[in-house]
Amino acid sequence: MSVTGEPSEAPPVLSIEGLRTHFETDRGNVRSVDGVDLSIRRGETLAIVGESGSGKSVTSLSIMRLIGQPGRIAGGSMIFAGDGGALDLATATETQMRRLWGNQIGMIFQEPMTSLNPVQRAGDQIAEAIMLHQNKGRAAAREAAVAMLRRVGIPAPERRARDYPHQMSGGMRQRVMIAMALCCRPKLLIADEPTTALDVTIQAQILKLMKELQEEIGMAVLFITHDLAVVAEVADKVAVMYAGRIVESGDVDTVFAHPRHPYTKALLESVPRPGHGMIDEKGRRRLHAIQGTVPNLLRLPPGCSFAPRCGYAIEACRAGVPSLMPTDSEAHRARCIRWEVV
Ligand SMILES: Nc1ncnc2c1ncn2[C@@H]1O[C@H](COP(=O)(O)OP(=O)(O)OP(=O)(O)O)[C@@H](O)[C@H]1O
Repeated sequence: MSVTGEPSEAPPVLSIEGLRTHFETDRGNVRSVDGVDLSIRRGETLAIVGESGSGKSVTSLSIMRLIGQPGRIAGGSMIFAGDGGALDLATATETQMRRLWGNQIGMIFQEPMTSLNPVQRAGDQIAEAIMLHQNKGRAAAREAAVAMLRRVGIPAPERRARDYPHQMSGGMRQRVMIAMALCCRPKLLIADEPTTALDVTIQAQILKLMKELQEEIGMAVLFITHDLAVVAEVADKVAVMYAGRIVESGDVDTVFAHPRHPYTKALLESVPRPGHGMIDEKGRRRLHAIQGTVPNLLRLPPGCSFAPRCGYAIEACRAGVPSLMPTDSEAHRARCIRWEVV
């Protein structure tokens, strides 16, 4: 259920259908995102998970329309239910996007310095965003910025507001970036590996803080990560990506308890857990790595992209790309013709 207890039939804040993002390179057309469908409702957290190169970041950059040359959105729609009505982000103009960035759509990244200005004091950066989007005067915006820094757990926020980002620790900078992303109470927050670079204690604090703020604001969150433990901690729903496509989606609890795609199953088995083959007979720690490697997007195998690495694959798997079909329920989907035996 969503954290705000919103009825599940509430219209999605973001609804993506058939998103395709391609990069035209010297070596050919790289289909980094190849027909992605997903939707997120108010108060809900959807995690996109997958190995490096599966297309997670390209999906989030496409939503924000930050795909640069030689990339382009080659197809699909991304309907955002914003304050000014529904807007298709796939075809929105730059002026329309500018009104959304940092206002109705907030973003946080793994590396805070990608969104913080190194030569501007932390408090001023937040105050400026508030002045720009919320029609507040300088003094009121400054006050709101300090309140936001306090809210994200920065000690002595009046003093820290005058610091430059480089004077802060990694965890503090991450908090400033969250304060910046949330100061305008966005409808949608896109968080791309926001805690990957932090140590586990700080990571836990930041995730808890994000959850509290989400409950307060009721925003929808798209969380990008390769870390299944983080998914279990923060997300209501999960979409597993492989080679530019979603291969499994559904409620986190259902998908993690009964994965129906062999790739999801293999990912879950690669996480060390007590009692799940973590320690071998000689008492050594053992990790199950998934056999084989992620396919080259320029030379995808015929049919199911995972078939060459899959212990369940049969001849029919190589005949055509399976659809993302319903499995045990309509909401739990897998792109696998053999889901019943997985
Ligand atoms: N500018 C580009 N030119 C060509 N190919 C690109 C470009 N940017 C991304 N790609 C390709 O798109 C694919 C998906 O990349 P993406 O960054 O979305 O993966 P990811 O799942 O986010 O991985 P990571 O966790 O490593 O960030 C990769 O194969 C990558 O090589």
